[in-house]
Amino acid sequence: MAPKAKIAKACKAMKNLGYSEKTVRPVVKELLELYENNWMLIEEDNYRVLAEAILDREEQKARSNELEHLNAWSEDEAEENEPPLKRSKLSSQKNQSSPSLHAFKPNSSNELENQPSDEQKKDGSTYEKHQDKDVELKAPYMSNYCHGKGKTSRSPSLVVEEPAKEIKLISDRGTDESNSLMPLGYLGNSGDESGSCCDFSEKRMITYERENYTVFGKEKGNLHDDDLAFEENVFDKHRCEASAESEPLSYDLPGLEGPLAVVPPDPPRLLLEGCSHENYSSAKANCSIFPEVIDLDAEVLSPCLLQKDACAGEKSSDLEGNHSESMNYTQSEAQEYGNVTRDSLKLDVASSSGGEVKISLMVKSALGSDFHVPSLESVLKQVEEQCLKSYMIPQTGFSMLRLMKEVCECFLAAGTTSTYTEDVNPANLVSSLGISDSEAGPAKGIDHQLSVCSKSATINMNDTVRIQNLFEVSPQIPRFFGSVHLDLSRCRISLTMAVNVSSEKERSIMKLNSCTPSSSRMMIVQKQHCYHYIADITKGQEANEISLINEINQDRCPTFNYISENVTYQNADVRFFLGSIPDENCCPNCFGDCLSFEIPCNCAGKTGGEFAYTSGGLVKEKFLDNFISMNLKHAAQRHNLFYCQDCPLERSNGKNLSGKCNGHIVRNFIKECWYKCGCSMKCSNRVVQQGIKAKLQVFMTPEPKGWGLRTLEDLPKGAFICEYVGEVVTNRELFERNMQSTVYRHVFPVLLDAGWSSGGVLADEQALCLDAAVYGNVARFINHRCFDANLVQIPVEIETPDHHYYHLAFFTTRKVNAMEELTWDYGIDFSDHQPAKAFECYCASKFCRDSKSI
Ligand SMILES: C[S@@+](CC[C@H](N)C(=O)[O-])C[C@H]1O[C@@H](n2cnc3c(N)ncnc32)[C@H](O)[C@@H]1O
Repeated sequence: MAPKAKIAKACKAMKNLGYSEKTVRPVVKELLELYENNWMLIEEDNYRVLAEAILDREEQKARSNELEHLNAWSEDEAEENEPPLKRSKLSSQKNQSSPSLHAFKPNSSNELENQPSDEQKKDGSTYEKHQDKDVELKAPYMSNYCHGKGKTSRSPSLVVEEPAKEIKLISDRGTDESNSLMPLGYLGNSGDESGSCCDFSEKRMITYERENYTVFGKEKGNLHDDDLAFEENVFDKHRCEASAESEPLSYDLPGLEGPLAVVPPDPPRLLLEGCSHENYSSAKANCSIFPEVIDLDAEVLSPCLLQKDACAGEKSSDLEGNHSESMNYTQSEAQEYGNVTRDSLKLDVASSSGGEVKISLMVKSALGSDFHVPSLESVLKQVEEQCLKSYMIPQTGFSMLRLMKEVCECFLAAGTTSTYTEDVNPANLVSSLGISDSEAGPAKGIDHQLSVCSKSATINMNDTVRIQNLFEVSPQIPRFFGSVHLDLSRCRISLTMAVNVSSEKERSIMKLNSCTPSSSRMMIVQKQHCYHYIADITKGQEANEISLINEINQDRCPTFNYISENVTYQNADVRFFLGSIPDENCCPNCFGDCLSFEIPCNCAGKTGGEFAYTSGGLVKEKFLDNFISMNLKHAAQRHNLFYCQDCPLERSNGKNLSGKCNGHIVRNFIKECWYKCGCSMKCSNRVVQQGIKAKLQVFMTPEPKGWGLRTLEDLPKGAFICEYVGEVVTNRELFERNMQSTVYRHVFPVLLDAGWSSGGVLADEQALCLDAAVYGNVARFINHRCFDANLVQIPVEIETPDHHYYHLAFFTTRKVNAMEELTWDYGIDFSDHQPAKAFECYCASKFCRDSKSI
């Protein structure tokens, strides 16, 4: 491919992620230089490297803007406000490109920062080179320690108050869950050297922290790359020790400068941190820079609260004096938010090459001596109350767990949307998942699980224990891209609480209760999962696409030919002679909109002189209920049946070859003159003729029912879903087919039996059935449910009032929620008398008629 075409393709791919060509081109150019025109490296993994490079660049841009702003502040204001010692330091920093970058350097040299860590050296990724170009904008320290408006969030004096033993407690090591509970940059990939830009940053940070660790005389060997929390705290502690113990160190550690006195007591702190790992998606460092983070904050904790809190009480403890926002908030403002004063929020998003994605939210707190471990429920309740109070959220349906679930699902939706489609709106997706409607709980039919588990970890005297609250959003998520694919299919949020305990007494209590929080994290874990997906099984034959997905097992779409209208097989006689249609069944003279006539025309004769549909195309309740109760009666009491002498269905099944059959339902019909008939004896059921309008999806059911059909949107009662379409065959033909077939036919044949009641017993050549086994439409996937199915089958006249042949249409019996499986009652009695071979019923209805089924 010509380079131009390649560039155009890359731009197109990035457009899908929301990047304009203007943004993409220079990055492509840069990468081409870097890779010496090796396109393969750029194109790999669907332009992953390019996407990351763009993100990286955007981050840099945002950061430099931020830094400019901060520098301006530090020049204009900081000096005036700072004590002489600090002022002189700030003056000396003026020429540095980014004060915040140096905030955590162990000494004033740039050496460490500019030198890649061992990991980076091995890494060899684009980003190593890429970052080296703009090293001052890449420093991870900001992302980890400077929050809100670039604020350095850790006040040394704050940490000084923490006893050393607390610091150790934050280590995640020693528990089973260490990997899953790790902040995101640490997805158990310490041995993985193929990290990307953010990985790189993270490791730089770790390297740096190790340096600090060494500087302060601790054993490096005790630290692992994946022990961020531990290291951070160790680092904090030593920073603060340095600050507290040795004033001159503040020269070397400018970030540690700041008066010790103006620190609120025991403030729990939130750290906003962006870090990431390979396949990184949206790790962001600074909430003021990155809108995604702000958005998420807005959802979870409210940006204003975060930002204010992030700065609260730090006016004089500001480390660099270069974070202007922080100075806008006073202690009293901070107190406005109650006794929870936050320094920063830590939010990680990362994914591994194995397909795991984690988002973690960490809250740190220094605990008072009267602290007791609350139950997770009580915490959630309190947060809910707080949120309701603070943000005027309407009470209905609001819960923290729901909110977390929504974060989780939006994460999936946004990821799916941005990666694979241009036009799928996450909001739609979310709504199709049934979580954005007004109902309090998850929509019915969505397989959300909520499990709360308490993990009692082994407790060392210095360790933490976690209470973990998990829920999983199961993979009932419609897919928008095709074929067999690897994609995110599970999403799990865990809220983990681990508490630092300062006293022996508390620790003993914790031990007894098997729990001790020191930080809270919320994690979303997505696992990749192989599934089978077809975007449109109709191959364009229906107005809407109907997708098929199997996230349960390895079964693939059954082989059949999709048809949207019945086809007639060999002997089936469904020829219509207009002349044979009696006049009284039609209105040969009416034209225009029959529904507007004061006196309904003959077309409404069959439905008691009233049209069966509302003007919105729904079957009117009274008709619907009539059909429903008739079907119920049939299934329950076997009333209203027609008992044929020579039952084609039983014969087709190879049994009961003579004698009276077990009975078939006598059907009522909908004959409708639906808008503008002008029929001259060809009244049509236009609602049905217009075809499938609902958004449907074929899916593999988790029960042993095989495939099923579900709706992807909420449906009102009386809505037309689809026709049962298949081959119109005579009973004899069906019988012969069944005889020849060696395999069990999964598709239940439908007997078009209504004519029998009026015209007497038809010969095998005349009685008709619908067989959708080989040729059929989506209705062939609709499973059976005893009695309380959400669909009812109604025979509708379309071409002819000859009940020998009619169309079988499905309508909803009630409001159906998005993602609910659609079912109809096959009318099977599950006893041995059943004409067709009955299956073991897994309908799960409490009215299930199958005594064999549990
Ligand atoms: C019209 S097909 C429905 C689609 C079918 N599940 C499939 O995988 O193709 C009817 C067949 O589905 C299965 N089925 C339908 N409803 C069922 C139920 N409630 N319990 C168990 N199996 C069911 C039976 O095998 C039945 O013969």
